[in-house]
Amino acid sequence: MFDCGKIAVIGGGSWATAIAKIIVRHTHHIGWYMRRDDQIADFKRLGHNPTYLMGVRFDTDEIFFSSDINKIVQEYDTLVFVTPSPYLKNHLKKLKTRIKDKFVITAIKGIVPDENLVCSEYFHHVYDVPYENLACLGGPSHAEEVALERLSYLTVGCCDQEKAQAFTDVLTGEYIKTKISSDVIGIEYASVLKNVYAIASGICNGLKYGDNFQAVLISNAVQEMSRFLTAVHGIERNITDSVYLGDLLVTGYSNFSRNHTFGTMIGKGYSIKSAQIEMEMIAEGFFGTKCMKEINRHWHVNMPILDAVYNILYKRISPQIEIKLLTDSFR
Ligand SMILES: NC(=O)C1=CN([C@@H]2O[C@H](COP(=O)(O)OP(=O)(O)OC[C@H]3O[C@@H](n4cnc5c(N)ncnc54)[C@H](OP(=O)(O)O)[C@@H]3O)[C@@H](O)[C@H]2O)C=CC1
Ligand SMILES: O=C(CO)COP(=O)(O)O
Repeated sequence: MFDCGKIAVIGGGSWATAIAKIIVRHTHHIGWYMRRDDQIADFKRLGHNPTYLMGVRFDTDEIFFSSDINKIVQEYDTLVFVTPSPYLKNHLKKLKTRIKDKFVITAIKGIVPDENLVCSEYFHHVYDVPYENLACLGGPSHAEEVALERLSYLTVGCCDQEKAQAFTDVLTGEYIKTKISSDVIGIEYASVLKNVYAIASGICNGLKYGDNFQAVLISNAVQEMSRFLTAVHGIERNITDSVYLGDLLVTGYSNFSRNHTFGTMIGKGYSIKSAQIEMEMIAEGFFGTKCMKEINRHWHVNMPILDAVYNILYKRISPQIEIKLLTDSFR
């Protein structure tokens, strides 16, 4: 039976904090890499993350903090990466330690910029981590709700089902239910695309389209997601599973959604810069839109919603015009 061994969390934001809370309850010890020493010092003094999910209290005696990624990678067997995708490469650049023998789990819902690879592929191609040592964590899971211990369903994707099961055993608890899947690439792409569609939904919200239209938008979004997943990784999957459709719905509709909030501001006429400043947190879909557009240049999948969001965010075409064109293309 596979054992995850000592587990470390890489990243200091809200999802990293929620995941750390879930894991440490089970293991009573975690390693935790955060980029800033002052953040670590404040965390130890206050007993909670000073910036994100401040209501989640930790017994800091159960945590080995370090701002040195090499120390964490050397000491821990399972590494859960939860940095926003635009910063992943910078953190990894500091690595002097091999990670190919580690169990690497990515909870990042983004594409590695410039490389245009989902994170598991990046770890495989650049760091030689074999696919059986790579997993992803998906599912509808706002960090804020996990922090409040509201019932949430997560999915661990890994081609080695024993390893996936071992990590789900670590996560499963009173308010976390988990299942396993072998569709790592499909889950990772779906997790990126749902952010793009949540921005679309937010833009429409900002433009005062109503619930009737939002339902049509999300119906078209799931069809678009399905077309893309079938093209890039055509295995049998049920797109209505919570890790695909469920995550799209929560990001598309929830008040906690960063991507939806960001899109709403764009629809209301904010500039991208001012929307990003106002957010204070990362809207992954902004970066995901550009990467997915570039990736789809290779696949040529019909993706009108992705195209519309790209045109609004990167070509500065008016949201009114783009969304009107999109509405004409829907059935
Ligand atoms: N939040 C959620 O509910 C969920 C998030 N995810 C995914 O988790 C990943 C992390 O997102 P999330 O936790 O929400 O992020 P947050 O917005 O909560 O936190 C952002 C993190 O990025 C760091 N950061 C900011 N600027 C830089 C920089 N220039 N260089 C390096 N690091 C920087 C911040 O560090 P500092 O504080 O030091 O600035 C902080 O640790 C994303 O891929 C997201 O899609 C997945 C599921 C749920
Ligand atoms: O991935 C997430 C929920 O599953 C979080 O992203 P949003 O904050 O945009 O919803």
